[in-house]
Amino acid sequence: MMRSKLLSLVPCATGPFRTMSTTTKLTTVEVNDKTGIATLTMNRPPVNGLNLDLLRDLRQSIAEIEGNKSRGLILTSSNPTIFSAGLDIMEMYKPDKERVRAFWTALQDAWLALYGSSVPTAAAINGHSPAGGCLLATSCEYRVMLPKFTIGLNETKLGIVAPMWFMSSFLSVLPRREAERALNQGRMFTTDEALQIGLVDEAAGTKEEALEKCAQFIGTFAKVNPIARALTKQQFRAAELEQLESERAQDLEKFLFFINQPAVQKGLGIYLESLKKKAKN
Ligand SMILES: CC/C=C\CCC/C=C/C(=O)SCCNC(=O)CCNC(=O)[C@H](O)C(C)(C)COP(=O)(O)OP(=O)(O)OC[C@H]1O[C@@H](n2cnc3c(N)ncnc32)[C@H](O)[C@@H]1OP(=O)(O)O
Repeated sequence: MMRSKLLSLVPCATGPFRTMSTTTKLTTVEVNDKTGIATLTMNRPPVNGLNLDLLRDLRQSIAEIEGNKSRGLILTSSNPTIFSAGLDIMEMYKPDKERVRAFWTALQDAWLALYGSSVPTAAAINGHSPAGGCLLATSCEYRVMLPKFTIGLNETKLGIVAPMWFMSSFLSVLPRREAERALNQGRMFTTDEALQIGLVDEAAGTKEEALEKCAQFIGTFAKVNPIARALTKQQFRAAELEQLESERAQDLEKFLFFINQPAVQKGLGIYLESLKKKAKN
């Protein structure tokens, strides 16, 4: 079933391309009419915190890009210093019961859509990219990062545990030994360190250059049969996608149990307080 869904989404090898610019509340999709590549921009001030609404918009925009025959997807941010601050901690701190269920479900949906996307994907990381921001970037097939920012899965530093599918994205980029150590340490990598270890593929001086490098990566598939490419990508990613698909309900319950532990709530409260204090100074 996944196979036929994928085949119906495979981008056309030939034009004509549609020029398009669509804005949902928190994301914008712009398709370049020369290249046919869609740029998906996150725009949720102040830090692109991934809340319920942004996650739903992201998923909707990914579906739109797959449906409009774009040749590829570049994920970026409208904020000049932050790609995404990761999950909006306000969604997990003293949460409303129904909303937090919807929130985690929307995160699962967004990840399945991006990691499993049939079109080539690249992230132009134009700012800091901790935790959920790193999840988005590592769900893409290629990463270009601007200097002097940081990226990584820092969950253990917050006293929380990255779920298996966060690890899957990370492991699709880094060797297991490096990934395990970085996750256990909650390590944030500078752009230079990320480049050296292979967490990002290229560095760029400006956002425009990063977008151009992402477009060049997507251009490398120009002469590849799009159906063969999409099916090959899907085969590589099938095990991780199917694991979450088949364990969605358990994954949600695990998250709810974990997040509702008094010690976890206390830790999140302290972390939020430290962020707010830092913001004031
Ligand atoms: C079983 C599984 C259970 C659980 C799994 C959960 C997995 C979790 C994944 C996550 O993504 S958790 C989120 C992790 N994110 C972070 O740790 C990033 C925290 N933020 C920062 O480090 C910085 O804000 C920054 C992104 C580097 C940006 O720094 P800058 O100096 O530019 O901004 P400032 O720190 O002043 O922040 C402005 C404003 O935004 C609020 N903020 C920041 N990040 C978050 C966030 N992730 N969630 C909610 N709110 C956030 C910050 O408090 C400031 O608010 P204020 O203006 O009201 O004071």
